[in-house]
Amino acid sequence: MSISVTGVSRRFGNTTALHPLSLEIAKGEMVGLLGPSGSGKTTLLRIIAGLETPNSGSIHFGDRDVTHVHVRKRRVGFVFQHYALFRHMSVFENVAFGLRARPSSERLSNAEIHDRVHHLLERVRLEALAKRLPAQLSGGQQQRVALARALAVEPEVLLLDEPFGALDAKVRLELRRWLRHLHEEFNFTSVFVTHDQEEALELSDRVVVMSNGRIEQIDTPQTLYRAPANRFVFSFLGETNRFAGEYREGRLHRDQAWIQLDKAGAPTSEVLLRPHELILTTAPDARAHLPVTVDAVSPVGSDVRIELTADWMDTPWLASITHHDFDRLRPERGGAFFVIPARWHQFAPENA
Ligand SMILES: Nc1ncnc2c1ncn2[C@@H]1O[C@H](COP(=O)(O)OP(=O)(O)OP(=O)(O)O)[C@@H](O)[C@H]1O
Repeated sequence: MSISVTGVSRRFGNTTALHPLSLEIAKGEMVGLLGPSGSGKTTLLRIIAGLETPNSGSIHFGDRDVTHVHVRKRRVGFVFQHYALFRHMSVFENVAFGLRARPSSERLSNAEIHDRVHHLLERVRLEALAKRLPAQLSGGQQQRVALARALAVEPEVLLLDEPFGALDAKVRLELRRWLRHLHEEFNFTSVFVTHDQEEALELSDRVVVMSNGRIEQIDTPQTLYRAPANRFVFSFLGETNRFAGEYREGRLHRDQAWIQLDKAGAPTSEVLLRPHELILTTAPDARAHLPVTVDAVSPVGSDVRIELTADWMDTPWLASITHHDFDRLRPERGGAFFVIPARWHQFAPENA
């Protein structure tokens, strides 16, 4: 089921939660709504769900105009951050609930309900826990029940609001992979809200980046990361180092520090750099003169993260180098190095 959002806006008193915006979601697509707190993600999701009415615009599911259709008649499945499982019902009964609540003309037989619920519980690897009550499950298990319950009624659209927000990092990662698999198996169209960049980039076919009630960019994770539309998207999608200075003949200067920019490029007073785009060296070269001091070293994970300070910086920089380079350079707190930018990014001031 495709979803079309056309010219949708929403105000709450004096607050404009959504400026008029449009969005096309293809059948079977998984789309993440990503943005800082207050950017309008939940409002947009709730309008798609039918839990909130827009002040203008329309929502279509396929050819069907659902703008004024009640939430119960939209055939959407929901999963929210705070598992709304029925506490007095077993896992099995929670998943079966939507099937039993159907009007009698559409209701499945007990045997059919039994089969479907067991199939779903098997898919979420909770079959052994079918008789337990929600209170006897971990948070991650409860959220898997919530997903199974949402999928039991075979919704064409699944909407998720920060579904893994309350879980610890490792469980989140597991559930993400698992949601992706279910999505491929059941082929529903899904929209989920998150403020976690990694989650959005890992799960989504396309990501909608929002700020202040507007859509900043809609693209595949790869395009978003490689070709951000503006400074906001670039900064929001990952850690950012900033070099601000005065442009003179192809170079950006700040005190004794400078970066050589493309001579053919537009003059700018600011460039942004990702941590993995910084090369740490013991001597400057023709590309840059950026003396730095090591402030902290964290050799945890696949790369080594190094905090750098210098008088010419507004805020400390973060470099991310390979363990191989770390072993070669042996940077320690207080050590003096130079940074060479392998790449940098500049954005037009109107996008700042
Ligand atoms: N029921 C409401 N009454 C008044 N203002 C609201 C209401 N719901 C949302 N807002 C306002 O609308 C704006 C967008 O809120 P929304 O919840 O959609 O943002 P969000 O991006 O989902 O944020 P978060 O990540 O914090 O949930 C905010 O300024 C919020 O305060």
